[in-house]
Amino acid sequence: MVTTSQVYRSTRSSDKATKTFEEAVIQGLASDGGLFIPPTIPQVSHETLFNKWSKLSFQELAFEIMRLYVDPQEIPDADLKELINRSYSTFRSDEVTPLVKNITGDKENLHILELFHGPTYAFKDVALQFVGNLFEYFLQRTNKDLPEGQKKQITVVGATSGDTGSAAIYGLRGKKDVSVFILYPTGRISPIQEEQMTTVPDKNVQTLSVKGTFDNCQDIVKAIFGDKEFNSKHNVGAVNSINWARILAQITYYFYSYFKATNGTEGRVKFVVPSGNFGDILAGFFAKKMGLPVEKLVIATNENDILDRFLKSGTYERSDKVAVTLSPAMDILISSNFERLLWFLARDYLASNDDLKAGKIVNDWFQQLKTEGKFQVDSVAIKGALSDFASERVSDSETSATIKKMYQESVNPKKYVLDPHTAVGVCAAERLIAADKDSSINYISLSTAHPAKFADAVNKALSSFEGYSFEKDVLPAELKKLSTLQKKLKFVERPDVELVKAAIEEELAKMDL
Ligand SMILES: Cc1ncc(COP(=O)(O)O)c(C=O)c1O
Ligand SMILES: N[C@@H](CCOP(=O)(O)O)C(=O)O
Repeated sequence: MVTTSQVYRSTRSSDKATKTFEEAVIQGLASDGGLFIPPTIPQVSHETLFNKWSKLSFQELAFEIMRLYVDPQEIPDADLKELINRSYSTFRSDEVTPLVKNITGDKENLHILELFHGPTYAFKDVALQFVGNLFEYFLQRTNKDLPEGQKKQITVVGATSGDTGSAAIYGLRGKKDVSVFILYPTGRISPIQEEQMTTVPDKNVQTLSVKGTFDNCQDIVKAIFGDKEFNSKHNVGAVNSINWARILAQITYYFYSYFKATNGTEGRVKFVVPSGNFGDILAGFFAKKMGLPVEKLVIATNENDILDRFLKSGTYERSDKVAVTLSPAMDILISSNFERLLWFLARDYLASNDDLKAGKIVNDWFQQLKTEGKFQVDSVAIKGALSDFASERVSDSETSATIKKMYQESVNPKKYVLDPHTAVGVCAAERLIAADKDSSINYISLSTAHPAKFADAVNKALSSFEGYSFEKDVLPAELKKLSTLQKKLKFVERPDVELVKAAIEEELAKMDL
């Protein structure tokens, strides 16, 4: 029988109706502009956690977690296992997301969770390898008995500040009946990120370089989802973390790394997560609410600090201008996924546990954000948020200093090179370590990208060290060869939804899928 954690509803809906997992994944964004959430978070007992789950491989753990959120009638056990195993067979590490323990020796308990061992060297692969296979699975099933010409095709439209784009492209390249359009802000992603996206020759892939910011691209994607005519003509699909399947697939590594850090027993753990769109840390929130005894989830932001300001003031307020930082994938004004957390805060603290009332509250907040550029959340809900979260804001100079410090002081392994996003997290973790002064706490800092993707920031911090060589010590051969390949991209001269729609239709016609 389907459980209440296996059905989905929109964060903005006051309607009783729910969706299946497949509907939530294929639709991506709800028609009222909200995001899909499972209103009930499944609970895992202490006994299951520490006597069973702590002994599982990454893939086995992923299965146990996903099973709780996906009705077996929708995806039977054998199929789900096959999807998971296939998705993680492309990773360079058998552990999928290995934990580098005690990077600075055993006095700090600082552990780095390396999430970048997938095909595009970023944490997004953990979810997008799975999401790509999931789209294919659902489409094959839908299309099985349909004649050619009537088969359903999905047009994936995504926005990227650098990493989602290539991970989505690598997750979906060559897949039948799916085309992929990725919008990125011209000149605001690193050269390697651009090469990763634009050198994929598959005919179902097209990048759109948009003159504007990441938020412009994200707004255009949301507007396209809200365009009923375009959407029903092209079946628009989402690969951004607005798609619930992205969050689902990321929950696994919170459990997996917790067990690695504590050797499978219950221990004191704080996770520190470099945050932008709030997708990664939201997966940690689900893990915590499922029963993983995490002490705190620490949001680490760069100078684009809407999340840090919110936790400190209770006001969710869009800044006027995005700051260009050394951690560009987090140069985001509005954290789209934060809406999911707001729904749980509204439901648990302001709506007496009523799902429908929570939808109304969230809807009102987002209408206010649209008209007034901000909204205020009651202090009871903020107090609730602070029982799970803390936040730290990290400047560019601190990011650079942290890359240097880790290179000089890491002992296990020595000369460890951080990417600038990971450095934002590590800087925040070191602040906590200094403030807590408590050697019983484990700090797991999420490493969200390989340093080779951000040559400028890494070289700026490390080029003065004798013997340091980016080419020799940092850059994998696989990424080195990208610069020799032919690029395929289309410029969009203004961040304008009509221009983007026209570009998509023009390219779709050429793809002839
Ligand atoms: C390298 C890197 N680190 C951190 C983040 C922030 O993650 P999230 O947007 O899930 O908060 C991103 C972008 O999403 C990223 O690409
Ligand atoms: N930092 C991201 C921005 C998009 O975030 P998403 O997690 O919602 O896809 C990127 O690298 O593209």
